[in-house]
Amino acid sequence: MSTTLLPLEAALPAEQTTEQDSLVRVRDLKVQYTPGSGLVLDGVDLDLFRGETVALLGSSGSGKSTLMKSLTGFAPITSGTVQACEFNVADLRRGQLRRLRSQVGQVFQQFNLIGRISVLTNVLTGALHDAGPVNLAGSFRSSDRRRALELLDRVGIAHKAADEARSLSGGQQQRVAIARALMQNPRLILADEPVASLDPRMSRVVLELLQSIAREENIPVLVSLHVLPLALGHSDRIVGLRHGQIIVSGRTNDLDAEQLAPVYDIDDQGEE
Ligand SMILES: Nc1ncnc2c1ncn2[C@@H]1O[C@H](COP(=O)(O)OP(=O)(O)OP(=O)(O)O)[C@@H](O)[C@H]1O
Repeated sequence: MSTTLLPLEAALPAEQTTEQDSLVRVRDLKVQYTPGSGLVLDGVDLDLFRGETVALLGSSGSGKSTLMKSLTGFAPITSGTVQACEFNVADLRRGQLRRLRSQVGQVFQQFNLIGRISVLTNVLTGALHDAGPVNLAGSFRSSDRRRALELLDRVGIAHKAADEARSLSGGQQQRVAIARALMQNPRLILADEPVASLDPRMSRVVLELLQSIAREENIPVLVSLHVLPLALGHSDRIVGLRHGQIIVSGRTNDLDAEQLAPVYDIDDQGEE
């Protein structure tokens, strides 16, 4: 099996190589969910820099979600270090974990909206991330409402603000979820297979939106994807996982489908 690992300096524009720009720094991360079971992540190194979109590729079970979860303390850090938004994730107590998570916008395959409330209120819940239990029928500050409307405008669906979230198409719901994540003023966005339920056209719309947000907000976006052409078309860097190890890593412009093929090769269990 061939591997393609470009040195990090070669994989980044010169202005992005300083440590202070790194919002996420993972070193030799090993994750094992239960004692005696195999390693789900086995010696992973990862840096995420401001303004860049990094596509995380890998077959089902390769460890993509686990790597994302480890950045916010939702996966056990068996050994190695994970730093995110200046937090040392393995050492965090509950209150600090909540603070970290309030700084990380998350986007999921299934959108995770509250279907029976309005699109606008769904976006407003992003402002409550650190607020503890809340009554959604309660009033929001008018400045928050203005901001939520601006964000809906930014993702192209301000005209749906008053509609129930469940009445929207999948692509529209994912854009609401992105607006909700932006409502947190995130320092980092993690998008776990955000287009897996969308058609090809809407997948491109959503990925273009995420990439433009990364640039305009100057924050890193880590997005896991299954479709190679989408990763090649909508990322600045690509990281390919296989059986919990990074086997390909480099600038998207320097990679092609052939170099990325080992990420999806048929494995010995014949899973892919
Ligand atoms: N909470 C858990 N407890 C035990 N094992 C887990 C847990 N979560 C994930 N795993 C295992 O870890 C491995 C990697 O799973 P993970 O969800 O990270 O992969 P993935 O690359 O995101 O897959 P997919 O593309 O299917 O979402 C799998 O073998 C999975 O069964």
